[in-house]
Amino acid sequence: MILRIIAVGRLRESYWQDAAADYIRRLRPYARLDMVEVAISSKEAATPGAEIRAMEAEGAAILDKLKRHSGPVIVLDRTGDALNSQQLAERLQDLILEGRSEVAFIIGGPLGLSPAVLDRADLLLSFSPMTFPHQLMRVILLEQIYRSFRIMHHEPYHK
Ligand SMILES: C[S@@+](CC[C@H](N)C(=O)[O-])C[C@H]1O[C@@H](n2cnc3c(N)ncnc32)[C@H](O)[C@@H]1O
Repeated sequence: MILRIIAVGRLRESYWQDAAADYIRRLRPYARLDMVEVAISSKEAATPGAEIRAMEAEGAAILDKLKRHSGPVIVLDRTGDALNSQQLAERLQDLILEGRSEVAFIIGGPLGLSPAVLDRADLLLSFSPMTFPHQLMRVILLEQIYRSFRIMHHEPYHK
């Protein structure tokens, strides 16, 4: 399966890079990971609507990356559906059994995601009602995907 993570912004600090690299390495036996980064849009200083225009530009760039994607799209959003780890593993397992070969996960940047991206979602996935910074969210997502594959393969992992 190809796991495509489309994220706004990059991992700037080395500790986030190290944490992400560790889960990407651990995922290697289970799936191919395609990490796609979209640049954070610079907003014109303090002009009315600047943040909305910047968020829409990021959204358009995300949708452009999805043109080459043929599977379901899971958008990370604080207000979405909450799944436990077992349920996420079951969703991914179901996609594999249905013969779906690609799944995309979308993570917004500091401005969040545009309505156009939220509308494109097959599933809005919440990790809690709290807001996490985008770099940490990427690491949490990688860990939960790794956990899902360990669950699917009935392999031991931390409880
Ligand atoms: C810093 S947050 C964006 C904050 C923005 N003000 C908003 O309310 O959407 C960056 C991205 O991380 C993801 N994210 C943050 N917290 C989340 C949560 N609890 N569940 C799911 N995704 C989350 C979302 O994709 C979000 O667009």
